[in-house]
Amino acid sequence: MDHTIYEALLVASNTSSSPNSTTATNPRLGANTIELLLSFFGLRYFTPLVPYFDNRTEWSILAFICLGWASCKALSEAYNKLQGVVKDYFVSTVSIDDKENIHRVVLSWLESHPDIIKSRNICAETEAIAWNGGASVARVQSDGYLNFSKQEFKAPPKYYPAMGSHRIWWQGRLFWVNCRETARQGRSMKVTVVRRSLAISCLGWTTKPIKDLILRASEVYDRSSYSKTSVMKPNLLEIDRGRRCASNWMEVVSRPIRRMNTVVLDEEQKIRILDDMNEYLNPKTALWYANRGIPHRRGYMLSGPPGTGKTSLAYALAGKFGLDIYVASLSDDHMNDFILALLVESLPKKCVFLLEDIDAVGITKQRGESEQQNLTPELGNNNTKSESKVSLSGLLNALDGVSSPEGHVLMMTTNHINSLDKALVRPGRIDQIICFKNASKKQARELFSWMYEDDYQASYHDKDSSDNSDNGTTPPSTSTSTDSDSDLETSSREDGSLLISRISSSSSEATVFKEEESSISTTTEITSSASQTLDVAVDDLPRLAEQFADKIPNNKFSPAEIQGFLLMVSKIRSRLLSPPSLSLIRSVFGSKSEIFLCVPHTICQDY
Ligand SMILES: Nc1ncnc2c1ncn2[C@@H]1O[C@H](COP(=O)(O)OP(=O)(O)OP(=O)(O)O)[C@@H](O)[C@H]1O
Repeated sequence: MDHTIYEALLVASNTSSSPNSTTATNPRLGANTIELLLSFFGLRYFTPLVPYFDNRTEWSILAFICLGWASCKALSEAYNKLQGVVKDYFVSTVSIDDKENIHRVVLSWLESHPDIIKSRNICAETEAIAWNGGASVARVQSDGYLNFSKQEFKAPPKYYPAMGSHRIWWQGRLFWVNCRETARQGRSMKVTVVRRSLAISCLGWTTKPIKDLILRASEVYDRSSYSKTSVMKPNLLEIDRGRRCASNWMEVVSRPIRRMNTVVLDEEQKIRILDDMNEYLNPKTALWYANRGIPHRRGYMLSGPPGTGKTSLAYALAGKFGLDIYVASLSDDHMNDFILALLVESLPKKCVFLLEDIDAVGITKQRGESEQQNLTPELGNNNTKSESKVSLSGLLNALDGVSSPEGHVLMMTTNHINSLDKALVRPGRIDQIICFKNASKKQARELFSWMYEDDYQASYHDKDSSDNSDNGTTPPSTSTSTDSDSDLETSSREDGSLLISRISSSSSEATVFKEEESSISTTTEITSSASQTLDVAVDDLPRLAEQFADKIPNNKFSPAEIQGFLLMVSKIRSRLLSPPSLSLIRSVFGSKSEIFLCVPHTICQDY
């Protein structure tokens, strides 16, 4: 086009410099002008017709251009109209907003669809979480230590469809998947809310094929995530020249379910909360609440000293009821009343919403006190981190205001329940307070037992017990999890006790590139220490646990401290002897456990 314009200008300048020249005497003038105008109007395809207009009058040239432009407009209008008609009458569409859980489900199904894999317009994402399906990739160095340098580049990336339109074939039918992103200005004008959505279309007068596709995606997702708990965190996006916003939630990890028996807590308390949640989550309960005009909400306050299992219980309960867990912290730098309300509003119907350490921020003040300063919706300013930008009234409104959703389970954790405002813990907001204490002897025994149970024996027992005690809340076992019975080998030991060991495990195997002296790596496989069978007869464990618990003073150490100690001992055990001997464990627990607990950080030096 530049060339054409240049030529036209040249001709025009020549023309103007010779006053005697006319269009008739310079036939290229008309042609060049037409070319210029055609380019200007985006009608370059008509330039081959230009010679036809040589020696014609400017009027006919102008008429031609107008005609061309009008016909193009008409064609494009007709095309749009036709497209609209086809869309309205012959195409069915289902749109899915990223607010909905199904968005994640369909997106994850699309990720593995062959047409998306082959697509020329996809996004890549690094996935380097060891338990998240992929094996961790490490090097064994010449001195025997593992090296995870640049493991994210070795782990295969995850691909998902990029923004725009994609075509996929499924069950002999063509579908169009349109990934869209819309941004809207938030109420505070400092926040831009980004929404992503999927629109799936297909030819036909019914959405049934699309519904079938979504159902299929759900089945696949259910099978792959049945034994996992998705952990969701606020999605903080850096957009709009450095301003941040929380538009939604994003899955940060899908981790193996934490089993209830791995949280040592008073059995009665455990059963009370399990029964209460089971009743609350029952669909009939929701109807009962609705009929009486009572908001269908349930709140639990988990209170106790640090390291006593509050967060662990929340995760275990989420796993038990097959719910995803949405974790937010009020002390987050970018959290304020508006963002909190936005996050709560976009919670799905059934989930666990965990607000951690609510006493750790300025929310403990009585209502009215210093609220004014908390109300400032400024983002990214330099306020001290410990001072929350969420006000108490903002928190209360978000939790049970008129627009707050219902059906989810709210859990809040605190180390200092007495310092909380009464309004926050009043019945209706908090329905049960679960108090955690430091470990009793009984809890120390339980901790010991599950810590030294072989991993797979534990999952075997848990599977048994969950099958018996799930009250029908657990879906039928369609799981493809690695806990499958076929992976377990049960054998009788010579002394008559039972030894259960794992014979293979894809999930716990780490692919290791052995670093040779020549720096050339060769691939070998190691089994992680977690899957090594402890050389302790199952029958011996209760007795050892009893001995261990005898050494632990009641309510002195938190379960976290005891767990830390036991982990230290495991480390020493695996370093000193291979395989670990029963006598070593006996000698460690029999003589030094109390000393170790008092000075846990010196354990390694002792050995
Ligand atoms: N009651 C318990 N049963 C089993 N493990 C526990 C228990 N309490 C603590 N632990 C272990 O200690 C660690 C810390 O536990 P957790 O985060 O649940 O404690 P917390 O009470 O939430 O602590 P904080 O108040 O500091 O957040 C975890 O690894 C967990 O496995």
